[in-house]
Amino acid sequence: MLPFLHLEHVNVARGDTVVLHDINLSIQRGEHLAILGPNGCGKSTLIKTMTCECYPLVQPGTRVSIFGRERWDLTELKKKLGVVSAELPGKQTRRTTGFDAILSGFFSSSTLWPNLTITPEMKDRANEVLEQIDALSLRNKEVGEMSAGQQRRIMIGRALVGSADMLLLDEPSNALDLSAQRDLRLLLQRLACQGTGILLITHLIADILPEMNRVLMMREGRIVADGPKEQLLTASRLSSLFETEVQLHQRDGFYHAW
Ligand SMILES: Nc1ncnc2c1ncn2[C@@H]1O[C@H](COP(=O)(O)OP(=O)(O)OP(=O)(O)O)[C@@H](O)[C@H]1O
Repeated sequence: MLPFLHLEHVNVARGDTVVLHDINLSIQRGEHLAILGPNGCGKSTLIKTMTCECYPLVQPGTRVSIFGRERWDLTELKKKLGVVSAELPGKQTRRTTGFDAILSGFFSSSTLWPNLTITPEMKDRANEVLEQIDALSLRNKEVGEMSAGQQRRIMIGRALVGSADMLLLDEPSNALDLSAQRDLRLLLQRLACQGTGILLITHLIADILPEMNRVLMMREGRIVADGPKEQLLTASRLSSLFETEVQLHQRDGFYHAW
């Protein structure tokens, strides 16, 4: 597999504080992996480093390579990376229809601004994505009038429309009810099986798909474990990561923690 990401000795600051310390990480294109760790340990900052929203401190030995390149035009990079979080890209997104919100993914914009040129090919692709994510019924509905689960589905479509090589999902099941969580899992599972790489940050262990065979654990800005899910997803590992007693149960390839 070709590399998606290669980080060597990466330190990242937010404000005046260094929040990621000596990160060494390689991820292949098409890989499926989950990142776990307590609140504030640096998971989102790590994703923002991958999307070049946060920059590593310039230090000897530091190396960042994304899709084999050390320098990127941000607009170009955003087309290759589909980022989905629990928040909408901007407040204008709420007044945008499902179809236009998906189209806006071509421009990494929060809505379809009037100056943007939409080609017939883009519309064809957006229709294809609407179908792929089972969201044809949301085509003409404004995002602000959708449920959280429907919004998340459209945001995944928006992330996929530019034929992203990797989906980066930051707590995508936040605020979703049980049925919407299940729908999201099924959608992600389908995408994973179709070959889309998925990197998932989550606090919900049940979000970790059977297709994800690699788990990364973070604490206080460091990667403290990186390896096969079967080895790392254990009650004792999770108890020590979250400093609380965790029980773990496995069923049909999914894990459930409480
Ligand atoms: N915009 C910001 N300005 C300054 N510090 C920030 C900013 N965003 C995050 N931080 C700090 O960076 C550290 C890592 O935060 P980050 O959001 O990456 O953690 P996280 O693991 O994603 O947390 P959570 O699980 O709560 O979402 C935290 O100490 C946080 O307070």
